[in-house]
Amino acid sequence: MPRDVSLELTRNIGIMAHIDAGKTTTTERILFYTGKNHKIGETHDGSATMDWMAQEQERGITITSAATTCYWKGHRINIIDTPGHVDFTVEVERSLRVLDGSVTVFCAKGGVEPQSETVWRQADKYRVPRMAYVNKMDIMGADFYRVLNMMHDRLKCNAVPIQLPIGSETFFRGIVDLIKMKAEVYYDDLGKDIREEEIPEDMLELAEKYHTELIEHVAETDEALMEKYLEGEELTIEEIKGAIRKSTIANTMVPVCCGTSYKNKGVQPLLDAIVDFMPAPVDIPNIKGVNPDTEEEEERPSSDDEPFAALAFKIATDPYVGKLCFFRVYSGTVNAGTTVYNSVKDNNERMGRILQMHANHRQDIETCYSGDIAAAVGLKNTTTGDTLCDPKHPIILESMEFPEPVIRVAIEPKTKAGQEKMGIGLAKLAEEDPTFRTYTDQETGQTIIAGMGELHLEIIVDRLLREFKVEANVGKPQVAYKETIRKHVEVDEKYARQSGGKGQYGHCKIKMDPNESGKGYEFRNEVVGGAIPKEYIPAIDAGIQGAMQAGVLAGYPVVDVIVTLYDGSYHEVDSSEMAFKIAGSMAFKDGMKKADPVILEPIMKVSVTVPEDYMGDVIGDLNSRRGQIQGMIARNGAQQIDAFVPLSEMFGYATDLRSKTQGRGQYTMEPSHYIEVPKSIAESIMSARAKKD
Ligand SMILES: Nc1nc2c(ncn2[C@@H]2O[C@H](COP(=O)(O)OP(=O)(O)OP(=O)(O)O)[C@@H](O)[C@H]2O)c(=O)[nH]1
Repeated sequence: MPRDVSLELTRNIGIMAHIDAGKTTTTERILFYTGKNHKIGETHDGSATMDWMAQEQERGITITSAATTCYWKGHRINIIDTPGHVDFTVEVERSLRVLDGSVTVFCAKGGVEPQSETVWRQADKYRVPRMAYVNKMDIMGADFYRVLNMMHDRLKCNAVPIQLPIGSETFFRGIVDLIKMKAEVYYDDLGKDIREEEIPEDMLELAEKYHTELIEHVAETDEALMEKYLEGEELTIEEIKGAIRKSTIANTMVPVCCGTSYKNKGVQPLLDAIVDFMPAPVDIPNIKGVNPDTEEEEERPSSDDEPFAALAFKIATDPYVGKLCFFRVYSGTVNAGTTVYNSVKDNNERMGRILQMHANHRQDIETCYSGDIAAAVGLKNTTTGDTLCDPKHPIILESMEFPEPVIRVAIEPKTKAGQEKMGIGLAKLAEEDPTFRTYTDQETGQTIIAGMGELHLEIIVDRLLREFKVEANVGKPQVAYKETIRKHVEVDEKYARQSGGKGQYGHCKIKMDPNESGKGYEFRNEVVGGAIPKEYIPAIDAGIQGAMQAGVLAGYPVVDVIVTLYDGSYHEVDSSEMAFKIAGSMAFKDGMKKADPVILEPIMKVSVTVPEDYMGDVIGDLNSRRGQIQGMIARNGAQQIDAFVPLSEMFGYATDLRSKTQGRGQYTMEPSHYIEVPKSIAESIMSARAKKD
């Protein structure tokens, strides 16, 4: 089957925003107007097609991102709908990694919310070209120009309107197209009767002003256009569009559109802007990677003629087909039924079927082409972040980074029979979600689940019940502390046992050094001359990793350590993998005790919005929670206070804030980083753990 749309006409976009800004509603409308859906789904009555999981429909929020494909004016648009709640930040992160451009949705009243700033910065990190859509132009207090100013002030981006709203709130009835300098007015409720008209008299001056601004910006991008402009010649629509496209892709401009998805106005012009200004896979820089055989850097151009390389960016458990692996093809093509090489796991896997996803519906396809997004059935060992490629041309593509979980709870099945099912369920859920972990607390023997926030874990427990039929009791949420070391040490560890017959012998010498914060564990092997035979080295590494599950201070997982194995010895008869594993584990534990170990705690970025009158109280309270105020800004007649506060001090904050502000304060929080806990607190953490034993 040949490709139906060329690479140049393909768009991979994400829709991201603050919670409740209207991403899901906007995506629904896009599916409606592009002809995929015959009925408009609403998120609030649970019939939205993108929010297909039961919990999503009940809660009216998006939890997992769903990929879908639609067509507009000869273009193929792959869309990923992403959730706005910070607990699901991983969904935003992984879609940013595989998408080429994003539409950021803002609420016309709330504008740039703290969460919009977060997703904006995430998109900055991946240098994703963006456009903006100011939604909810129909609601009370909608103000397009204020949102524009907020984008300049808060996001420091070059937001340039390509449309202006005609009217606002209940009088919103269409847009002025600042490129064509025409009005597009809606005459029915379904948004199908759109008429092109002259710009209303009372908006002419404003439209001229913004048109000139747009043209000046466009002229600056290109010398030939600048000359034409300075000589007073009119630029053609094609020239203007071409220049906007160039600037958007270069990340020097953010075109801004507006509308109300709910009232079906402004969605078709938004689709036009997506195909006009968002990049095609060939417009973005080639993806980089490393050849695992030569360890040399390689680039893969976006083309069907190159060897196949794709990034697995999401694993989902599907009730009908089992494990689904979403992947983005960067180069080459892949056919259903072929064997691909997972270069990260170093094994071959067969792509049984390839599915094109439309929310929860799916269609089997034979071939997936370069630049496309699809889901594979049959990949058993692939996890998020792995590269799938042509076995003859192996490459490991740049992957993505996932934050460490900050919150943990103990979980226990209600019945004994549930124990095994719970283990299977949790393992499957962990496979889907790299920010969710499950493990046994070595100190207490309890099963622990850890994630990015209380809501995140609540959803996990809920899914355990619905999808795996396991009823579970959970304990009180607790902070997921970590442990690390602060100084360099060297350890010489010998494990030797002789008890009749064959003995046990493993001997290793390691150096331990603190790693950069957030870099995790690194193992380096510098053994030369066969002091330790090659086959025992992975066993030492495994022993160390086992020991890292529980630190020496309070049994919390150890992070950010570099271990260098530099020497050791072995015994012809008595050495075994087991003996070296034990030696590695003992070496690490001994070393950690001497390496100035410390406990780390997660720090949250907290934004509280309160009316002026309560500011003093709220700041005082944040200070008493060991908070560090980072700044204050006025927003919509209230004050937004930004602070860093340890997570351990934030439990129960919702209730406290409500009573301190008589229900008028609001806050959001998200994990920011880990730092060392103060001495006194470290002591109480250690004694609390000691009591449990
Ligand atoms: N009046 C009005 N309401 C809207 C508009 N767009 C969305 N809404 C409503 O706002 C609420 C949130 O919309 P969603 O589309 O679920 O928002 P979201 O950004 O996807 O939210 P999450 O998935 O939870 O992150 C719903 O009740 C929508 O019906 C709009 O243009 N006008």
